Amino acid sequence: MKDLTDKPTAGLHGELTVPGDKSISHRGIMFGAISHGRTTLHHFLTAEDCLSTLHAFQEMGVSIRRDGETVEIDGVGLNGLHEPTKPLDMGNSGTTTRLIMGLLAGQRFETTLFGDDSLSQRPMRRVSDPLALMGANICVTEGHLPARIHGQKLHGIEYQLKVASAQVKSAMILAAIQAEGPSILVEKQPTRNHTERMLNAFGASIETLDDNVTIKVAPQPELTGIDLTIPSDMSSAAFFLVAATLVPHSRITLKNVGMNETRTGLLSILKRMGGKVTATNERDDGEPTADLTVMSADLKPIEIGAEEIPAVIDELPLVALLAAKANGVSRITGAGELRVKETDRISAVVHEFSKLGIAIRELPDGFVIDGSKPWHVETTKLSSHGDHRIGMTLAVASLLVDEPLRLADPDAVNISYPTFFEDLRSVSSVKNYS
Ligand SMILES: O=C(O)C1=C[C@@H](OP(=O)(O)O)[C@@H](O)[C@H](O)C1
Ligand SMILES: C=C(OP(=O)(O)O)C(=O)O
Repeated sequence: MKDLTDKPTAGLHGELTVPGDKSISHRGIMFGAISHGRTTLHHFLTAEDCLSTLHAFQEMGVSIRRDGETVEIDGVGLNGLHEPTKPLDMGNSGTTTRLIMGLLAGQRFETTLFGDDSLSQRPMRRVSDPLALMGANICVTEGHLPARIHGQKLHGIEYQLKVASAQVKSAMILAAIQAEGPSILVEKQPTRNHTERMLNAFGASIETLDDNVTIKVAPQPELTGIDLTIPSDMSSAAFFLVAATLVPHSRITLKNVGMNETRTGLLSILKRMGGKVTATNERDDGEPTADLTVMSADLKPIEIGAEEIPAVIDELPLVALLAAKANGVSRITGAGELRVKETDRISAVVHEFSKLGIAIRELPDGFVIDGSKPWHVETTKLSSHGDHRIGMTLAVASLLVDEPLRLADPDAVNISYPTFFEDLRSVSSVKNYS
């Protein structure tokens, strides 16, 4: 149980570099491992999810050394992974599991994947079914982990994805680069494109057509290691973008945040709601980055539908918090995917926000929130539900009420942001800022 008793008296202030991007850190390890030569990752995210990926590739015989946030990988090439001597532990990480399934589907050995209780409840047929159409042989347990992957020769495919999911798309791409013949994948909606961009930087040939949903993958690329500085994670910066917007008299600058347009849905939403965020020092080192300065603002309510969801999927609990302070009724729909994350994030948000007396109503695929109604704390004991993003969203919410709150299962933040509470404290405690 953690006390959420820090209440900023004069707003949130300061400058912060949040940790490296989680999606890019996972992929940096994976693509470095299957390339030839050395890959060096700087500003790697040393959180539990990415360490699950790092350890899995060590188990498959790849030499990976980590010194703080710098990781060196001696790649073994697309055919150089070794059969692990024991089942691979995916921990809590959906990204590790689904991308590894696509990669190991085409290897010459057998692997078993397992995960923690939360991961073991998340759907895996969304990956194993389309991979089977390429010749993969993956046995999942009633649609879930544990999974047994019997590596096979794969063939190229033309396939329309059934879910808007970068994890499913990435699994298919990792299978497609090992296949005989080219593949064409068509997404329902554009989702984060780090796999495509990064694999091309390693030497692959993956083309996204102008419609932004058709992806052509050439097979059997010669991948070569790279030196990569990972941008700060927009999904981690998001907690501070929202906290500084909502806590009066705040001004925070977040340095070197990843600005890939498939990830910046929160910035568009904040802008429409009347938020004050400015981007400076914009650069592009493979992925676009910028420094973001955010100031407190009064917010208008918002309507968000399915087409906007992929670019803000992990930030939706925070969007609900913004809506809970906007001056009217907001409606978020088309977000059913939230029900199959680390927790059912729709139900967890509704449950926890109701403890704070927030006027929130659950929809099958989202929420309706009336931010014009004052909050009144009914229960001071909150819970992360073991979900990092729910825990951090509640810690931000705690800054907005006078009552001292407590958070059960606070260690969940270690999944994506181990220094979250220290960073929040560092911007809360700076006084007399001008
Ligand atoms: O590909 C990725 O790195 C991720 C994709 C998203 O999941 P889905 O593909 O299931 O939407 C996201 O929620 C997750 O945090 C990371
Ligand atoms: C859903 C998430 O991650 P994953 O699917 O990799 O567990 C997340 O980080 O919010």
